[in-house]
Amino acid sequence: MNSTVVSSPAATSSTAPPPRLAVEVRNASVVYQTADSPVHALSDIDLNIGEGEFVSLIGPSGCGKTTLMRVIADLEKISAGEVLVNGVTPHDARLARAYGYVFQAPALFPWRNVLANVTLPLQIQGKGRAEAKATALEHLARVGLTGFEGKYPWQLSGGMQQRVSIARALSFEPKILMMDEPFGALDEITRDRLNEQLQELWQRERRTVVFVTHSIAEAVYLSTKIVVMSPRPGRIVKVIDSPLPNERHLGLRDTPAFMELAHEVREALADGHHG
Ligand SMILES: Nc1ncnc2c1ncn2[C@@H]1O[C@H](COP(=O)(O)OP(=O)(O)OP(=O)(O)O)[C@@H](O)[C@H]1O
Repeated sequence: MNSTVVSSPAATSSTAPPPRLAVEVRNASVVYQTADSPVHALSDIDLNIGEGEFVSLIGPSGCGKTTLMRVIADLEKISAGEVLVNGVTPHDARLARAYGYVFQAPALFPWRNVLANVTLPLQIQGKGRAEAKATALEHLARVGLTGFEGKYPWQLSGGMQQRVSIARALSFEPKILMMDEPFGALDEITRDRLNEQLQELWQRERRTVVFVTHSIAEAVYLSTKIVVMSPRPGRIVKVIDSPLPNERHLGLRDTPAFMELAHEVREALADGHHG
């Protein structure tokens, strides 16, 4: 398929100007030192993520998806290679508050209500009470949670809690949203709905998103670029630039184009296993 580009820094169309790079990973490797023996988690990773792209990392359990995300977010150090985020080191990008995080478990404070969960990081950042509240309310509205400000996390469904996490992550307008299997623990219908809402949010804001998932359907539905990884030591098997239109709805999943792309991802995953 002509839309498929094997991992290469020049993975952009020749006609459109390449987008500015949000993330550049060059020959990056991560080796964890453990008591028994070193664990080679990532090997020779090369990856470019353009500003405004929605990039999914997909691969078998333990292949290093989370490690790659943590490397980009300055939560893990590389053992070799180079990583730049918005042209600076991940450390400097973190100091510039480039990242927002959403993890698999919502990680909300159970003793704070929804509003107080979202205002907390804003207040830590030094925003006044009124400004933090206004910002939080605005972001809760963006994820469809107006009216739930006074509820406590335990009064919300898992999907709603995850939407609070997304509102909190977006509340300080990070350049890059890092999402590590955010919907992995949810039932399929809730997951579908959140996929649709996340897609709409991305359409409106075109923020750079790095998204870890085990679901081929989720990766294909959401992404502009799908990064397929091999079992440990994690390598990039294939980078697929999505040929699907940017405007997406769940019905897209029944189209031949969607199924073809899902098939391509599945094949790449299988190649990674056997390669
Ligand atoms: N702090 C650590 N010390 C030692 N080994 C680690 C550490 N963190 C991760 N690993 C190992 O590195 C490898 C990659 O882990 P990572 O969590 O990045 O994989 P993953 O693809 O995100 O897995 P999953 O899909 O199961 O969440 C795994 O074998 C894991 O056991």
